[in-house]
Amino acid sequence: MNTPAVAVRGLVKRYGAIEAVRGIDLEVARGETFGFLGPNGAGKSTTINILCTLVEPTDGEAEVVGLDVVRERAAVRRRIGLVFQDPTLDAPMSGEQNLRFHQELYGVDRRRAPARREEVMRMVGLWDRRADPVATYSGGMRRRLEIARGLLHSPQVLFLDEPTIGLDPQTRGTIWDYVAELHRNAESQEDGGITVFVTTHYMDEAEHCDRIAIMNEGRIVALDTPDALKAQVGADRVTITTDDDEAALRALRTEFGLEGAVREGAVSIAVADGAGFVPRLFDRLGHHRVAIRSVTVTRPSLDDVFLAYTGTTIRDAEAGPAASRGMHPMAMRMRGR
Ligand SMILES: Nc1ncnc2c1ncn2[C@@H]1O[C@H](COP(=O)(O)OP(=O)(O)OP(=O)(O)O)[C@@H](O)[C@H]1O
Repeated sequence: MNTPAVAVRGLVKRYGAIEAVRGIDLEVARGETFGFLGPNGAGKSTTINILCTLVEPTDGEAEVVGLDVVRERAAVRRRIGLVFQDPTLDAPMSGEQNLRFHQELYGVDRRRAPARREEVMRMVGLWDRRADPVATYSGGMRRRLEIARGLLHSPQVLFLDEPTIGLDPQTRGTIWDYVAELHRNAESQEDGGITVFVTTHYMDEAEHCDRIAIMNEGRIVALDTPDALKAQVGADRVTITTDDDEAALRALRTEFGLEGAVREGAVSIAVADGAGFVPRLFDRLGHHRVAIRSVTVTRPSLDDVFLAYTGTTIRDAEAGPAASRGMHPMAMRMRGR
């Protein structure tokens, strides 16, 4: 049995009167791509900084690949890679020089160093540009170089704090392609492979994660796979256009005991499993001679999940607390815990 990539128990961090992290528990398996979401000030960066040994916890325990982040700090550092929000590349130096500098800093075996540089630069598609100064790189290329640098010493856990912030959608996609590739490689490895622990403000990106934790006001308020989280917040919505909406509503009531609603010329019904419901719907409405002209099934999105658990949309959360909406009942419940 592999030790988990990350194990956190009762973790607390206080800055004076501010309790940034209020007792969280968390376990991330080897090879997992784990997403960390939450509004500004939720405590995500503080948690990541503790895991990376950059900040000491006030209370509780945190281990990375079985090593204590306080007592075995140096050993943890050798096994992790970091890509943080603030760029730390040396712009006048070439891409490859930046990586060489990092290898010297970390005492990477000199004989293996050039081959490893080539390997990681090829992986992020920068080998052809290796001799150019970083100053000539685009924002996306710089981020890719930072990811390459984070991978240089073959870490077991890669921490990415908002790796795609400020990048255009296409470049964001490319960065996630690399993360997916790391994930695929991880699956074929005996020790479970590299674990990716990533924070993001983009809900579409959170979909790439095996599991997601949503943090709010220092606590983890939800933790599961994207699909399970979506299933928790609500039903699928099936919307049909028919040749007789009133007859459709009556049929829904008598056949399924469901109350539909007519909105914008279509009948809308909330059901647990939309895709499974559609064939039965066609069958039963056919019996009532109601013709269905079109059907759409909408599943709850991760935006809905975020709103349900934090009382704010991710966009409002980015704009600041003043823009927050009223608290959703589920968020109220979670807060009361
Ligand atoms: N060094 C520090 N000194 C004092 N307070 C701090 C410090 N670092 C963080 N905090 C406070 O702790 C709380 C959590 O901050 P943190 O940066 O962990 O949140 P976050 O979820 O990462 O937010 P963001 O999405 O904005 O990065 C905030 O209230 C913040 O002001």
